[in-house]
Formats: sequence, structure tokens, C-alpha cells
Amino acid sequence: MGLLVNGQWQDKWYDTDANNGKFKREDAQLRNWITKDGSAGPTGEAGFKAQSNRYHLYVSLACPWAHRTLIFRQLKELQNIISVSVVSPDMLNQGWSFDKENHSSGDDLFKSEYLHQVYTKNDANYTGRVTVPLLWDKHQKKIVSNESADIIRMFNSAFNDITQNYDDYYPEALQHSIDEINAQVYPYINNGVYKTGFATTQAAYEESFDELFAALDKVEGILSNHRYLTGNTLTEADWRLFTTLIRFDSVYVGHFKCNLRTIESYPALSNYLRELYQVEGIAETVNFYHIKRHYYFSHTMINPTQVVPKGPSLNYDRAHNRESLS
Ligand SMILES: N[C@@H](CCC(=O)N[C@@H](CS)C(=O)NCC(=O)O)C(=O)O
Repeated sequence: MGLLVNGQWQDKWYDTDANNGKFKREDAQLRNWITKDGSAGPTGEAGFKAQSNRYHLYVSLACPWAHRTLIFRQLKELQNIISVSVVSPDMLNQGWSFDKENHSSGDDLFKSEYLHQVYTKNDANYTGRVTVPLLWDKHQKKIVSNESADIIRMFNSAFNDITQNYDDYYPEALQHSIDEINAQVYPYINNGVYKTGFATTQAAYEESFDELFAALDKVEGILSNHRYLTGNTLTEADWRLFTTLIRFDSVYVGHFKCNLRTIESYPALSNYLRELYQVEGIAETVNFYHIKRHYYFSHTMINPTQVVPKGPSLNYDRAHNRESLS
């Protein structure tokens, strides 16, 4: 695990000692937008026009942030428009790798060994963490974005005229509610599990743990009365919560010590999770081998034996009761 400094790979983990034991995620730096006509988006440069077979997505099937982008690729029928390479679940001293012997699809564009080589193809002097997801422009030979929150918004609308899929997961009338939900779900749940699991002091761990379960209780309250987080429409906010919920009982309860309760034990959340999992095309984006193997095998500071647990036994294909709420 590490980062690039002036284009050189350094094998270093996050410095929690500098932050009283707290994990602080680095902000994504590459923030251009694909748009329908190639005009500039909310951040970054113009020149990234939505076109078929022009963009390539690098993902890990283990990573909840990359998972969002794969879900939007399915929902918006972009499978034949945007190609994908999958990294190995093992993120070790060279970071994400393309080891085909170890569950990676390989780097379909450059045949690189490591993802950091794709970052330095874009900028030979790059300084920053080497994260997935990463969206590459084959035409201009540069990175569009390494921020999943932006990538799912691009996928939601930029390619509509190409795919003729006009489904909208960020509809104007709900944008305010979606933003409000995201502002709770991101810090306390999506990133909350990481802050809890990567904390290196008791106080930092307990603070994030308490915030995480308070936020889950709040969400359970909303979902007891409403089918989805913003009411009766399935939106981006739900998919952003989903990728954390689906990893929770398999990984976060044990590996990240988020063990006050399981998602299975929340009546509304567990049924809601099954409903989302059963949406067409979603189950095929979920890979529990990659999910469990990545966390337990890569984070040797948490699990030095690298032993991956066999359980728990879970069945997300079971019936759910969410229709009663619509
Ligand atoms: N803000 C980014 C965060 C992505 C991220 O942190 N991905 C993790 C994998 S789950 C990663 O690649 N970590 C490598 C590292 O931090 O060195 C996004 O949402 O796209």
C-alpha cells in the first residue's frame, strides 16, 4: 500500500499518528467531467465528450467507491459503451495490481503491472494516492476522473442520447434531499466504517463507531416508513448506501470492528438491502471473493496473519417485504 510522490512509488500507509489516531481520506484530485457535448463540467477542463468506446474504467470489485460506478454502468446500460479492467483484490506493497494469476482481468489498455503506472502515464510527476475507480479517456490519453461521486453523476446523464436510457437517479426535484442524505451517509456510514476500522487509538475508534451506529439507526428509521431514502423513488442516495451495506456483515463487522449490530439484525435495512441486491443486473456487480479477500488479506496492520474468514453465511436472494411500503 502506498502513494506516488513526484511520480515515484512509495510504500506508505496513511499517517494516523499525525491526527490523534484518526483516519483522514485524501480528496480525489482528478476531477474532469464527461458531458454530452464535451463542454466543461462543474470542475476541471472541457474536452470530454460522451462517445461510445472512448472511455475505460479501472475498478476493484472489492472497493465500495468503485462499486458505485459499476452499478451505474449496469443501470444505465453502458456495458458496451464503457470498457472495464478489474484489479486483483490484493493491494500490497505496489498498491493495486493487474496480476492475472490473482483474480485481475489485466490492464486491457496498457498491459501495466500496477495501477500506479496508469496514473504516471497521465502525469509523470503525479503526487497522491493511487485509488480506484479511475476513468480513462482513450482518445486524449488522459485521466478523466478518480472521484466516484462525480463518475456516477456523469454516467447518470451524459450518455443518455447514445444509450436511449433516460432513467434518472439524480432527478432535479429530489436533488436537495439526495444531497442532504449523502451528507450524512458519506461521513458517518460510507467513510464511517473506514474511520472506525482504520482508527489507531481507542478514542478515535469509539467516536467513529458511535457516529456510525447512530447514523445507521437514523437510516433504519427513515426506511421503516419509506421504501427508499428520499421517499418512493430509488435514487443515487440509495445506491451510495448499498455498496457499504452489502460489505457490512461480511467484512466491516469483523475486520473493521463495526460490531454493535449486523445489517441482518435491522428489520428495515436488511429487507431494503435485499431489494436493492435483487434489482436486475446488480447481483453480478457483487463479488464476495474479491470483497473478503481484499480487506482481510491487504490490511496487514489490522490482520497480520492474512487469514480470510470463511463465514458468515448470508443469502441476499431471500424474499424482501419492501413492496408493502410503496
Ligand atoms: N474519493 C475516492 C475514494 C476512492 C478510494 O479511496 N478507493 C480505495 C479503495 S476502496 C483505494 O483505492 N485506496 C487506495 C489508497 O488509499 O491507497 C472515490 O470515491 O472515488
